[in-house]
Amino acid sequence: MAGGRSSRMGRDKSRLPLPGGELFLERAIGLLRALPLAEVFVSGNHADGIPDLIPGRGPLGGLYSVTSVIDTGAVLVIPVDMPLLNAELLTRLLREGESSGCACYFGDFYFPFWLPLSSEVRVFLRAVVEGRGPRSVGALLRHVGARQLPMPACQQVFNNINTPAEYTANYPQVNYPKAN
Ligand SMILES: Nc1nc2c(ncn2[C@@H]2O[C@H](COP(=O)(O)OP(=O)(O)OP(=O)(O)O)[C@@H](O)[C@H]2O)c(=O)[nH]1
Repeated sequence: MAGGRSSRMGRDKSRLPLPGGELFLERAIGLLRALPLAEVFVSGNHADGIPDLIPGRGPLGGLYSVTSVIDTGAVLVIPVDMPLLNAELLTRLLREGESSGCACYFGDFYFPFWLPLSSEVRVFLRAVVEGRGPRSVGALLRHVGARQLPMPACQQVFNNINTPAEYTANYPQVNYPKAN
């Protein structure tokens, strides 16, 4: 997931550099490519990305758009702004997901998640883009009975980067880039 407004950051989060120069988006793509997945897709307005069919509907709007153009039975969804996500955690999600899917659960945040694309999921996503239903990832996962893996509050991995202050606190050695 690399769309949205990045309004708190004030610039496209996915193009922020990590120490060493790799961008958040490149890190996320590399992580997924190292897993036994059929294909990797980027949701959002990027080169080779899949733009939202109806912008402004949040991550589930992005997921609707991706699943409208790809033919797959299930998706593993990660946010671009959690650069410390690792293959071990994602492999655990894939392993522990049952027929209804599985999500890391941290506070009121449900990311990353693995989800079979049942007709129930597709109906829910359609309602999101048509403005008829709740947009939150948690609401979808509860609706389909996805397994929730509570993550300990101290787990740094879930420290997502939403603001310039969070970026500079996590990466003091990198100058905060001024423009996209
Ligand atoms: N495709 C798509 N992805 C989104 C959208 N909104 C958020 N995301 C992604 O979902 C994840 C969580 O995003 P948030 O931090 O909640 O929202 P944001 O729009 O990125 O940032 P804020 O405007 O500061 O809330 C990130 O990976 C975003 O790139 C959207 O409308 N479309």
